[in-house]
Amino acid sequence: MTSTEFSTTVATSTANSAFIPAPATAYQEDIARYWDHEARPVNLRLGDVDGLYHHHYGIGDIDHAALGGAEGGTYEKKLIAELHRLESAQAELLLDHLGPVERGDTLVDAGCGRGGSMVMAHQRFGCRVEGVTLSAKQADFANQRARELGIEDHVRARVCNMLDMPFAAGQAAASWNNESSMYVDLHDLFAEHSRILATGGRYVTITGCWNPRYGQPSKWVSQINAHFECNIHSRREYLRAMADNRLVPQAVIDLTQATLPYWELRATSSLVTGIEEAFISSYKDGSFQYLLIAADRI
Ligand SMILES: C[S@@+](CC[C@H](N)C(=O)[O-])C[C@H]1O[C@@H](n2cnc3c(N)ncnc32)[C@H](O)[C@@H]1O
Ligand SMILES: CC(C)=CCC/C(C)=C/COP(=O)(O)OP(=O)(O)O
Ligand SMILES: [Mg+2]
Repeated sequence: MTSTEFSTTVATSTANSAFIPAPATAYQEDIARYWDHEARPVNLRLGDVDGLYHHHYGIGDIDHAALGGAEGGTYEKKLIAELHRLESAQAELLLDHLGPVERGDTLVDAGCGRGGSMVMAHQRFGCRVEGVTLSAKQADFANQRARELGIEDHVRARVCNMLDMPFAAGQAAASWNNESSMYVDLHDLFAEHSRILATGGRYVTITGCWNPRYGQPSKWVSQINAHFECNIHSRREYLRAMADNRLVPQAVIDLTQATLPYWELRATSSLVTGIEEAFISSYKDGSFQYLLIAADRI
């Protein structure tokens, strides 16, 4: 399926949705509207490469051999495939940190977007993957992809607030936020993950956070917040809120250097959105960091 083909199916499945809970706050209503209307080519054209639709950024070195020798339209096609490869590599790294996952386990993707990471998790572990997003369009998109892949009995997205998820205490073997924690209060978020995770379960986040060493959020960080209507937290806030909610970090990996090649390549593409300079400048001046944190629920 391509993104264009999807637009007709969305209308049908949205109309068939049984129940969509009202957003908990006016802010969440704005965020739901934002993602319901999002259709940036940088996300849809990358997703069209192999049907994994991501709303996160990439990590790793550029494969110059994969780009080299091509010209004009061919080059742009290869560049899009390369950006997509780096975004999928980011999701693979997150999955690497979920610990041992059994086929009978349930994983939870909090803020699942169009579901790319959920599909990858199911394909790797064979387990059930439950996702929540504020956006009915995104949930429908993710469920449509799951149906097309024949994995709808294992992969499901729901319209739901991640601060109040429809899962029993201890139900999840592991859970994650992939670039979705900057939309919520971290104490509320980690309290909810701690509730749904089994004791000994694993929580992983990949996120952008401002660096306390810089002092306060830089102008670049403020620009990113305004661009996405989000509220980026500091690294200190993540660690404090985890400690307060029985989440003990086992790995804290600074991915800032690893994500810069993605941004520098993206800045040369026809799919730029205007936010590239803010990411590149803030990663380079040290005011912003791209982090993976993996924590055990004790
Ligand atoms: C940048 S996208 C990330 C999507 C996905 N994790 C990925 O890697 O492709 C942010 C996501 O967070 C979701 N989100 C933001 N606030 C939320 C909330 N309170 N409850 C559920 N989802 C939320 C949005 O609906 C959106 O799907
Ligand atoms: C690291 C930080 C601060 C992330 C903020 C959350 C966010 C909007 C992620 C990317 O979404 P996207 O893939 O829809 O964005 P874009 O259109 O820029 O690719
Ligand atoms: Mg994107």
